[in-house]
Amino acid sequence: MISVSKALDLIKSHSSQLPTVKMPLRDSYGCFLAEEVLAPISLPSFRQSAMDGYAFRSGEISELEVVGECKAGDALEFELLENQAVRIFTGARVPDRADTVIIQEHVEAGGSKISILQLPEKYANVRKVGEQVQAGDHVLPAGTKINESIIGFLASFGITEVLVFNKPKITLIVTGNELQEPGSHLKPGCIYESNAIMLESALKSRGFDSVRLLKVEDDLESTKKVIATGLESDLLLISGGISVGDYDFVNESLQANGVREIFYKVNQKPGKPLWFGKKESTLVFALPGNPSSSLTCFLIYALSALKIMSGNTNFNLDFQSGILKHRTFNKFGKTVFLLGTEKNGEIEIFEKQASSMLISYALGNALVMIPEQLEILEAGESVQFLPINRN
Ligand SMILES: Nc1nc2c(c(=O)[nH]1)N[C@H]1C(S)=C(S)[C@@H](COP(=O)(O)OP(=O)(O)OC[C@H]3O[C@@H](n4cnc5c(N)ncnc54)[C@H](O)[C@@H]3O)O[C@H]1N2
Ligand code: MOO
Repeated sequence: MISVSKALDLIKSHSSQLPTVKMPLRDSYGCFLAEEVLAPISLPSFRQSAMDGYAFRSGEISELEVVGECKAGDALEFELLENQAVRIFTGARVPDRADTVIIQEHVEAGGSKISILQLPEKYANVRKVGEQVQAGDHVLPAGTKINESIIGFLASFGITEVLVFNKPKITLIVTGNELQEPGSHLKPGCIYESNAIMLESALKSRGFDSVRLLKVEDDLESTKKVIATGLESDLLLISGGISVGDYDFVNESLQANGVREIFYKVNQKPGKPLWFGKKESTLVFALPGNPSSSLTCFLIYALSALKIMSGNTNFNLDFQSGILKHRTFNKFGKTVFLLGTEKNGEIEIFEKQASSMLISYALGNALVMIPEQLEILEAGESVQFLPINRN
C-alpha cells in the first residue's frame, strides 16, 4: 500500500494540461488563461464625464451659458467659448473643447444660464483616456484563473473569446444495487444515493461543469459496458464497487477495458481502496463508495488531477497550519483525515469520523490530516488542515 504523498506524486506525474481552446467568454468561468491578454483598446477610450453636471472650459468664471446637452452614448461636438457650458451626464463623452465638469449640486440653474456656486479644480470629474488601461498594456498574465471579475474586466474591452486550457470532460459513474434516488420511497435494505449529487456539486462549484452522470447496478457485464462509455472523457470518476466483495466489479471491469492501474490502495483512512489508472489520456479514479471516503478522495486526489488538467499551475493542496484544542489519537498507523472546525487557527475535531458518515463533513470547515507515524497529538500541537465548505 502506498503513502498519501506517493499517491499524490503519481497523480501529478500522470496528469497533464489539456489542449488549449478559444472559448466564448461566457463559458470560461473557472478556466485558466493559456496566453497573456493585451488591452485591445484604452479604457476609457474617450474622455468621459464622471458626474451629472455641466462641462465647460475651466477659468475664473461665475456664470455660464448652457448651449447644448451631451447624454451617455452621444458623440456631439460644440465650439464652446470660455463662458459657455453643455449639460452633461455621467458616462457621456466630454466635448473636446471642455476640460472640466461641475456637478449640478454646485450650480444654480436659471433658464439657459447657470451660476457657479463652487468652482471645481481644472479637469475635475473628467475621466482621462486610458486612465484605467492603455491600449496594448499587458493586463492579465497567462495562467490567470477566470472568475466573475475577470469576465467583467475582459468584457469591458469588448472581448468575446479567450484562449484557455480546455475544460475537462468528466464522467461520473455511480455503482450499487442498494442505491435509490432521493425522493423515492425507500425500500427495505436500500439507502438514498448521495455520492452523485455530492460529487457533481463539488465539481460544478469549482467550474467543472461538463459532467455526465451514469448509474449502474452491481453486475460485471453492465459495469464493463458503462466504463467503456465513461472512458470517452478526460476524467472518469467511479463511486463504489472498488473493494474486495463478491459484488465489487469495478477493478475487473477497468482491467477488461484496458485501463492501466497506476495504484490501488493508499495507506489512509478513510479512502483506503482508492484506485487510480489511465487509458491513453483518460485518467480514472475509482473512489470508495463510502460517502466520506468518496469525498475525501475527491478533494485530495481527483481535484489535484483536475487542476493540472485545466492548466492551474497552483495545483498543490492548500494545507494550512492550525493548533489542536484537545488531545487526538491516530491508532491506525495510516494517514488519517479527520473532520473538524477551525476558528482563529484553533482546531476542534468531531467525534463521529466513520467513512460511512457525512455528518461531520456537513458540519465541519476543516479536513485535518494526521500523518501516519503520529500516534498521539497533544492539545497545543500544530496540525495541517485543508479548509473546506468555506464559500
Ligand atoms: N473485506 C474487506 N471489506 C472491505 C474493505 C476491505 O479492505 N476488506 N475495505 C472497506 C473500505 S475501507 C471501504 S472504503 C469500502 C469501499 O467499498 P466499495 O468502494 O466497494 O463501495 P461499496 O461497497 O459499493 O459501498 C460502500 C458503502 O458505501 C455506500 N455507498 C456506495 N455508494 C454510495 C452512494 N452513491 N451514495 C451513498 N452511499 C453509497 C454503500 O451502500 C456501502 O455502505 O469497502 C470496505 N470493505
Ligand atoms: O478506506 Mo474506508 O474509506 O475507511 O471505509
